[in-house]
Parts: sequence; C-alpha cells; structure tokens
Amino acid sequence: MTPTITGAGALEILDSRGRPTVEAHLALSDGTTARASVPSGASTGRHEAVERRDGDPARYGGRGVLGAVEAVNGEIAAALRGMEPQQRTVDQALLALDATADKSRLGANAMLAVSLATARAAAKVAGVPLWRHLAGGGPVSLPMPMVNIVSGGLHAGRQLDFQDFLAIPAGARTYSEALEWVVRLHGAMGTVLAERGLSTLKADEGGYGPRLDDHRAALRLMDDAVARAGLRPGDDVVYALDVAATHFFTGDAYRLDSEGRTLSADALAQYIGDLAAEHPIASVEDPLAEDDWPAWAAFTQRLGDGLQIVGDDLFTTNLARLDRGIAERSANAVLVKMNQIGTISETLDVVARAKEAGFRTVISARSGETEDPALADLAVGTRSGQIKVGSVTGGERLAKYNRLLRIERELGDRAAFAGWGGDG
Ligand SMILES: C=C(OP(=O)(O)O)C(=O)O
Ligand SMILES: [Mg+2]
Repeated sequence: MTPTITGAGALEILDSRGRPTVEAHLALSDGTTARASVPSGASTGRHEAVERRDGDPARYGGRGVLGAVEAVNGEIAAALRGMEPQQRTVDQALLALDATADKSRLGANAMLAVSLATARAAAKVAGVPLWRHLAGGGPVSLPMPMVNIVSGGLHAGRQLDFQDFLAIPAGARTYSEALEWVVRLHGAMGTVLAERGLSTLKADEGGYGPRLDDHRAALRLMDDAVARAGLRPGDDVVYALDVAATHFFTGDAYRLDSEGRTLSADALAQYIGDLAAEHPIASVEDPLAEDDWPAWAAFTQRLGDGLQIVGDDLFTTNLARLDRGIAERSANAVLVKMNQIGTISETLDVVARAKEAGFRTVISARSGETEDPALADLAVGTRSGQIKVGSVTGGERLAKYNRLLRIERELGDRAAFAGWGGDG
C-alpha cells in the first residue's frame, strides 16, 4: 500500500546571503520523512512566481518568510494530509489551494519547498535516489557545468553591467574532469588578478568581482586565466555570458554605466556579436530585456546559428512564455530555475517542452542558495545537458557539484556525460 502524507511543516532557515528562506518537511504514514529548501534570486525577472516575504522591517530587514512558513504549517499541511506523495496530484493541490496566477497567496517559496519535499519523499518510498525518481524510468546523464568566473551586475555591486562571465569546459570528457578544469581556471583567475593588483574579493556566487574598465577587460582576463591554467581557449574551454540585460534596460535603451554609454537593442546585439567574434563565447544568456520580444527574435536570427542563446528573465521557467519564445524563435535555449515557477511538475513540463522544440536546457541555481543539492538531481534526471551553479566556492554551490561527483561514482561505467551541446 502506498503511504500517505501525515504531516507537513516548515521553518525559516538562512540562504547563502544570510537571508531567510523556507525549508519544508514532510512525514508519511510509513515513517518516511523528507525535507527540502528553496533558493532566492537577486536579479529576478518580472514574470517569476512570487516569493512570499513578510515585510516586517524589525525582522531581517523585512525579508522574513514566517508567512510562507505558516502557510505550510497550516493550510498546506491540512490540504495534503491523507494524500499520496504523487507529484502531479500534490502540485495540483498546491495550485488549487493558492489559486493565484503568480503564486503570491501561499508564496512560491512555500509551494516549491513542499513540492520538492514531495519528490524526495516519493523517491525514498520507491527506494531510489532523487535523480532516478525524476528520470521516471528514462535515461540519465551528467550535465556540463557552466561556471561563473567573473561577476558583475547585481551580484557584484554593478562593477560591470554584464552579470556573469562563465567558463564551459567544453573539451572535458567526463564531469569530474570538467569540474577539475574549472576549479583550476578559477584559481588561475585569482592569481592573475592578484598579480595585476586587482581585487580578488568574491561576489554573491563566488565569482571574482574586480573593478574593470569595460567588458572587454573581463574577457581578456578570461583568456589570460585560461592560459595560466594550462588550458586552451576555444578548445578546452569556451565562454558564456549572462548579460542580464533586463537590469540595465531603461525602458527604451540599454545603459552600460561601466562603459559610460547607452545602446539601442540593435547596438547592444552588435556589441555582443563583436565580443563573440573576438573571444570563444559559445553561449549568451539574457542579451536583451525580459519583454523586448522583437529584439530577441532579431538577435537569434542574427547570431543563433553559432551561439547558444538562453532565456532566463525572458522565460522565467514559465511554459506560456517558453511557448511564445519557441513560436517566435526568440532564443534556442532556456534557463530552468525551479523557484521561478514554484512546482516540480511545472518545471519538468518546461524541460520537456524545450526538448521537444529542440531548445537546449540549462538547470540553474539562484544567487541565494541553500545546501539543498536538488538541482543536481534535476539536471541528471532530466538529462538537461547543462547546469549553472555559480562558482566553485561556498558550501551552497559545492553541495551541487559534490552531489554530481557522487552520482558520477554511483553510475560508474554507465555515467554518460553530456559534453558540450549534447545531453548524454
Ligand atoms: C542566477 C541568476 O541570478 P539570480 O538568482 O540573482 O536571479 C541569473 O540571473 O542567472
Ligand atoms: Mg540569468
């Protein structure tokens, strides 16, 4: 007999920025227990499901989540009691209970914590690891990591306007080799910065946040650090940018404060195209603002043959927005963040739709993370092909990388690695 949910509860824990977030606990009638916690973004998209925050300035500067915790302890626990830990059924119950389009009543943070705890509980009942459970009997593979080396934007006090300069160890043959290369590269970047008297302080996701003259300077540093690490740019390592353009869009133009100039969508596309011609850039995320749909389609038409073009703020892991992007050819890849949409079922639907349409998928962390490694399981179980966790420091990031190392070992000879551009 399948066990049923006997209790659900939550508590306020802290994320990697020291801000409160939700951790949920589920208990089943057979004694199984499971817990899950949720991350939080800083460079959020307007179309994300809404994280419930208390707003009481006397607690954590208004960022407490006791309301979301109370929603789990009260309404959600009452609604789920007696139900089987079946993902679609539980997620449907959460959606019906919340009854808003943006999940603002219960809070997407409350809902995702419970949805993810449900997945974990179901995996435990089935006696399989979470990644195997999420694969639903389908094939699995280890993702290619896309790793933050230099940070700007809202994660690094806007030293640069572009948010992330990332490395993809495209030439690596296994996940563990890929990880070793980017760790070496991250260390080499620290050495290069120190030698030039530049700051080696780290930003929110563990990438370096030096003050630089312009975006080209960051790319030249990447070239130097790759060489210093004994790797070959373009062969062993290619680059990715998260432009996060929404966050410097003025409403009708793109203001690059770090370069003291303002560009039209067309000029920004030209600039990014030039950077991609000068350096081995293989992927560009959010090159344009979240609602600038025509500019996205024009960008993809111009550069989409040679570049992976990833929608993050554009799609916000939302099926309706992804459908529009597929129809309009706005991009050719989607960033997948569970907490942008708030349930596991909806997240899986977005991954499935993207794959059907030939879009690549990148499972992503948030800048505020917890030690919960679930997104590693999601990347393996959905064969997403790529994972973006920030940099290779900090327990909240390493929880994911190390989880993948353990899965790689567990799979042994059967450990398929996506490589660059594949899904394994
Ligand atoms: C991880 C990102 O940022 P945040 O979590 O701050 O929204 C991102 O923009 O890809
Ligand atoms: Mg992004």
